[in-house]
Amino acid sequence: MNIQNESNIKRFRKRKWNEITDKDNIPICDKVHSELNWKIIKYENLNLSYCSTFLSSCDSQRFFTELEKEVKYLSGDLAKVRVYGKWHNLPRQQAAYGDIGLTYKFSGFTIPALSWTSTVLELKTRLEELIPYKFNFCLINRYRNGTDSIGEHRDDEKELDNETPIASISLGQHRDFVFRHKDCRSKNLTRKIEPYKILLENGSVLLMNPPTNTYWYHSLPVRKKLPGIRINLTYRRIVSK
Ligand SMILES: O=C(O)CCC(=O)C(=O)O
Ligand SMILES: [Fe+2]
Repeated sequence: MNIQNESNIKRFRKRKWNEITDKDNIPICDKVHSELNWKIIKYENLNLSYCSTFLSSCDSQRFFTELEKEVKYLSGDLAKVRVYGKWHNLPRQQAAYGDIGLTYKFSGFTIPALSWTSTVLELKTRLEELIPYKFNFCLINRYRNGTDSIGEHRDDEKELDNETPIASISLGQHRDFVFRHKDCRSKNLTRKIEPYKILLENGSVLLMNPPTNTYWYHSLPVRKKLPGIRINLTYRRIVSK
Protein backbone atom coordinates (compact mmCIF):
# COMPACT_ATOMS: atom_id res chain seq x y z
CA MET A 1 0.00 0.00 0.00
CA ASN A 2 1.40 3.35 -0.98
CA ILE A 3 -0.47 6.20 0.60
CA GLN A 4 0.41 9.23 -1.41
CA ASN A 5 -1.40 11.85 0.52
CA GLU A 6 -3.23 11.27 3.77
CA SER A 7 -4.87 14.66 3.51
CA ASN A 8 -6.02 14.82 -0.10
CA ILE A 9 -9.32 13.25 0.96
CA LYS A 10 -10.42 16.66 2.22
CA ARG A 11 -11.04 17.61 -1.40
CA PHE A 12 -13.96 15.17 -1.57
CA ARG A 13 -15.98 16.58 1.24
CA LYS A 14 -18.04 19.12 -0.66
CA ARG A 15 -19.03 16.76 -3.41
CA LYS A 16 -22.36 15.09 -3.92
CA TRP A 17 -22.29 11.34 -4.13
CA ASN A 18 -24.00 9.15 -6.65
CA GLU A 19 -25.41 5.91 -5.40
CA ILE A 20 -24.99 3.24 -8.02
CA THR A 21 -27.45 0.41 -7.65
CA ASP A 22 -27.35 -2.97 -9.23
CA LYS A 23 -30.32 -2.76 -11.50
CA ASP A 24 -30.11 -6.26 -12.85
CA ASN A 25 -28.87 -7.77 -9.58
CA ILE A 26 -26.33 -10.02 -11.27
CA PRO A 27 -23.73 -11.15 -8.75
CA ILE A 28 -20.28 -10.04 -9.81
CA CYS A 29 -18.73 -12.91 -8.11
CA ASP A 30 -20.86 -15.86 -9.12
CA LYS A 31 -18.82 -17.93 -6.71
CA VAL A 32 -20.44 -16.16 -3.75
CA HIS A 33 -22.88 -18.70 -2.31
CA SER A 34 -24.88 -17.61 0.65
CA GLU A 35 -28.27 -16.92 2.08
CA LEU A 36 -27.10 -13.44 2.91
CA ASN A 37 -28.24 -10.45 0.96
CA TRP A 38 -25.36 -9.03 -1.09
CA LYS A 39 -25.43 -5.61 -2.70
CA ILE A 40 -23.50 -5.78 -5.95
CA ILE A 41 -21.83 -2.70 -7.38
CA LYS A 42 -20.34 -2.79 -10.88
CA TYR A 43 -19.20 0.38 -12.54
CA GLU A 44 -16.16 1.11 -14.77
CA ASN A 45 -14.14 -1.84 -13.40
CA LEU A 46 -15.29 -1.10 -9.86
CA ASN A 47 -16.42 -4.49 -8.67
CA LEU A 48 -17.78 -4.68 -5.12
CA SER A 49 -19.99 -7.03 -3.12
CA TYR A 50 -21.33 -5.67 0.16
CA CYS A 51 -23.21 -7.49 2.87
CA SER A 52 -24.38 -5.45 5.86
CA THR A 53 -25.50 -8.50 7.85
CA PHE A 54 -22.37 -10.65 7.71
CA LEU A 55 -22.24 -10.70 11.54
CA SER A 56 -25.15 -10.37 13.97
CA SER A 57 -24.98 -7.36 16.28
CA CYS A 58 -24.30 -9.73 19.19
CA ASP A 59 -21.36 -11.38 17.36
CA SER A 60 -20.06 -8.00 16.21
CA GLN A 61 -20.01 -6.79 19.81
CA ARG A 62 -18.20 -9.95 20.96
CA PHE A 63 -15.59 -9.78 18.16
CA PHE A 64 -15.01 -6.09 18.82
CA THR A 65 -14.43 -6.69 22.56
CA GLU A 66 -12.10 -9.63 21.93
CA LEU A 67 -10.08 -7.76 19.32
CA GLU A 68 -9.67 -4.83 21.71
CA LYS A 69 -8.02 -7.26 24.13
CA GLU A 70 -5.96 -9.30 21.64
CA VAL A 71 -4.62 -7.09 18.88
CA LYS A 72 -1.12 -5.65 19.25
CA TYR A 73 -0.85 -2.48 17.19
CA LEU A 74 2.44 -1.22 15.74
CA SER A 75 4.22 1.50 17.66
CA GLY A 76 7.25 3.78 17.40
CA ASP A 77 8.63 4.31 13.89
CA LEU A 78 6.37 1.58 12.56
CA ALA A 79 3.36 3.75 13.41
CA LYS A 80 4.61 6.58 11.21
CA VAL A 81 4.05 7.27 7.54
CA ARG A 82 6.22 9.14 5.05
CA VAL A 83 4.34 11.57 2.84
CA TYR A 84 6.38 13.46 0.24
CA GLY A 85 9.58 12.90 2.25
CA LYS A 86 8.19 14.00 5.65
CA TRP A 87 7.34 11.68 8.55
CA HIS A 88 3.93 11.91 10.22
CA ASN A 89 2.14 9.86 12.86
CA LEU A 90 -0.20 7.44 11.15
CA PRO A 91 -3.77 8.76 11.55
CA ARG A 92 -4.94 5.35 12.82
CA GLN A 93 -3.47 2.26 14.47
CA GLN A 94 -2.31 -0.69 12.39
CA ALA A 95 -1.44 -4.36 12.92
CA ALA A 96 -0.65 -7.30 10.64
CA TYR A 97 -1.53 -10.96 11.28
CA GLY A 98 -1.10 -13.97 9.06
CA ASP A 99 0.57 -17.26 8.26
CA ILE A 100 4.11 -17.56 9.55
CA GLY A 101 6.73 -15.95 7.30
CA LEU A 102 4.42 -13.52 5.50
CA THR A 103 5.33 -9.86 5.51
CA TYR A 104 3.62 -6.60 4.68
CA LYS A 105 5.42 -3.68 3.02
CA PHE A 106 4.30 -0.33 4.29
CA SER A 107 5.90 3.07 3.78
CA GLY A 108 9.39 1.68 3.38
CA PHE A 109 9.05 -0.86 6.22
CA THR A 110 8.64 -4.60 5.88
CA ILE A 111 6.44 -5.73 8.72
CA PRO A 112 6.29 -9.45 9.59
CA ALA A 113 2.80 -10.82 10.20
CA LEU A 114 2.15 -11.82 13.82
CA SER A 115 0.68 -15.30 14.18
CA TRP A 116 -3.12 -15.42 14.13
CA THR A 117 -5.02 -14.51 17.31
CA SER A 118 -8.03 -16.72 17.99
CA THR A 119 -10.48 -13.96 17.03
CA VAL A 120 -8.70 -12.90 13.82
CA LEU A 121 -8.59 -16.58 12.88
CA GLU A 122 -12.27 -17.11 13.76
CA LEU A 123 -13.30 -14.24 11.49
CA LYS A 124 -11.13 -15.69 8.70
CA THR A 125 -12.95 -19.03 9.12
CA ARG A 126 -16.33 -17.28 8.97
CA LEU A 127 -15.31 -15.63 5.70
CA GLU A 128 -13.96 -18.83 4.20
CA GLU A 129 -17.22 -20.61 5.06
CA LEU A 130 -19.11 -17.94 3.16
CA ILE A 131 -17.00 -17.36 0.05
CA PRO A 132 -14.79 -19.82 -1.86
CA TYR A 133 -11.45 -18.15 -1.24
CA LYS A 134 -8.60 -18.80 1.19
CA PHE A 135 -6.90 -15.94 2.97
CA ASN A 136 -3.45 -16.03 4.57
CA PHE A 137 -2.99 -12.46 5.76
CA CYS A 138 -4.97 -9.80 7.61
CA LEU A 139 -4.22 -6.11 7.99
CA ILE A 140 -6.06 -4.49 10.88
CA ASN A 141 -6.75 -0.76 11.04
CA ARG A 142 -8.14 0.80 14.22
CA TYR A 143 -9.66 4.26 13.90
CA ARG A 144 -9.68 5.77 17.41
CA ASN A 145 -12.29 8.40 16.50
CA GLY A 146 -13.66 10.36 13.54
CA THR A 147 -10.38 12.21 13.12
CA ASP A 148 -8.56 9.01 12.23
CA SER A 149 -8.60 8.11 8.56
CA ILE A 150 -6.83 6.36 5.71
CA GLY A 151 -5.65 8.34 2.68
CA GLU A 152 -6.38 7.51 -0.91
CA HIS A 153 -4.51 4.42 -2.11
CA ARG A 154 -4.81 1.21 -4.08
CA ASP A 155 -4.01 -2.23 -2.70
CA ASP A 156 -2.33 -3.35 -5.88
CA GLU A 157 0.90 -4.91 -4.63
CA LYS A 158 2.27 -7.58 -6.92
CA GLU A 159 2.37 -10.02 -3.97
CA LEU A 160 -1.44 -10.02 -3.73
CA ASP A 161 -3.16 -12.89 -5.52
CA ASN A 162 -4.92 -11.23 -8.42
CA GLU A 163 -7.88 -13.61 -8.40
CA THR A 164 -8.78 -13.28 -4.74
CA PRO A 165 -10.87 -10.35 -3.48
CA ILE A 166 -9.77 -8.28 -0.52
CA ALA A 167 -12.42 -8.98 2.13
CA SER A 168 -12.96 -6.06 4.48
CA ILE A 169 -14.83 -6.61 7.76
CA SER A 170 -16.00 -3.58 9.72
CA LEU A 171 -16.71 -3.46 13.46
CA GLY A 172 -17.83 -0.54 15.62
CA GLN A 173 -18.40 2.98 14.33
CA HIS A 174 -19.86 3.11 10.82
CA ARG A 175 -17.81 5.21 8.39
CA ASP A 176 -17.93 6.32 4.77
CA PHE A 177 -15.57 4.62 2.33
CA VAL A 178 -14.82 6.41 -0.93
CA PHE A 179 -13.66 5.06 -4.29
CA ARG A 180 -12.16 7.28 -6.98
CA HIS A 181 -11.17 6.15 -10.47
CA LYS A 182 -7.48 6.54 -11.32
CA ASP A 183 -8.28 8.61 -14.42
CA CYS A 184 -10.05 11.22 -12.30
CA ARG A 185 -7.21 12.18 -9.98
CA SER A 186 -5.21 14.64 -12.01
CA LYS A 187 -6.24 18.26 -12.51
CA ASN A 188 -6.42 17.83 -16.30
CA LEU A 189 -9.20 15.33 -16.32
CA THR A 190 -9.52 13.34 -19.48
CA ARG A 191 -12.71 11.61 -18.39
CA LYS A 192 -15.50 12.29 -15.93
CA ILE A 193 -16.19 9.24 -13.81
CA GLU A 194 -18.19 9.83 -10.65
CA PRO A 195 -16.61 8.64 -7.42
CA TYR A 196 -18.50 6.04 -5.42
CA LYS A 197 -19.19 6.24 -1.69
CA ILE A 198 -20.38 3.38 0.50
CA LEU A 199 -21.24 3.37 4.21
CA LEU A 200 -19.40 0.55 5.99
CA GLU A 201 -21.58 -0.61 8.85
CA ASN A 202 -20.88 -2.55 12.05
CA GLY A 203 -20.79 -6.27 11.26
CA SER A 204 -20.56 -5.81 7.49
CA VAL A 205 -18.23 -7.27 4.90
CA LEU A 206 -17.14 -5.60 1.67
CA LEU A 207 -15.45 -7.63 -1.06
CA MET A 208 -13.17 -5.58 -3.30
CA ASN A 209 -13.19 -7.94 -6.25
CA PRO A 210 -10.59 -7.89 -9.02
CA PRO A 211 -9.94 -5.69 -10.95
CA THR A 212 -11.18 -2.96 -8.57
CA ASN A 213 -7.76 -2.24 -7.10
CA THR A 214 -6.15 -1.82 -10.52
CA TYR A 215 -8.48 1.00 -11.54
CA TRP A 216 -9.85 2.55 -8.35
CA TYR A 217 -8.28 4.28 -5.36
CA HIS A 218 -10.03 4.14 -2.00
CA SER A 219 -9.97 6.12 1.23
CA LEU A 220 -11.71 6.45 4.58
CA PRO A 221 -12.14 10.21 5.05
CA VAL A 222 -12.18 12.08 8.37
CA ARG A 223 -15.68 12.32 9.88
CA LYS A 224 -15.34 14.42 13.02
CA LYS A 225 -19.01 13.97 13.93
CA LEU A 226 -18.61 10.19 14.16
CA PRO A 227 -16.48 9.83 17.31
CA GLY A 228 -16.64 6.06 17.97
CA ILE A 229 -13.88 3.49 17.57
CA ARG A 230 -13.88 1.47 14.35
CA ILE A 231 -11.89 -1.71 13.75
CA ASN A 232 -11.40 -2.83 10.16
CA LEU A 233 -9.89 -6.15 9.13
CA THR A 234 -8.85 -6.64 5.51
CA TYR A 235 -8.23 -10.30 4.70
CA ARG A 236 -5.93 -10.86 1.74
CA ARG A 237 -4.17 -13.65 -0.11
CA ILE A 238 -0.45 -13.14 -0.54
CA VAL A 239 1.39 -15.30 -3.06
CA SER A 240 5.15 -15.38 -3.51
CA LYS A 241 6.20 -13.77 -6.80
O1 LIG B 1 -10.57 0.82 6.98
C1 LIG B 1 -10.98 0.40 5.92
O2 LIG B 1 -12.17 0.21 5.70
C2 LIG B 1 -10.03 0.07 4.78
C3 LIG B 1 -8.59 0.02 5.11
C4 LIG B 1 -7.75 -0.12 3.88
O3 LIG B 1 -8.08 0.40 2.84
C5 LIG B 1 -6.53 -0.90 3.92
O4 LIG B 1 -6.15 -1.42 4.97
O5 LIG B 1 -5.89 -1.04 2.86
FE1 LIG C 1 -6.86 -0.35 1.21
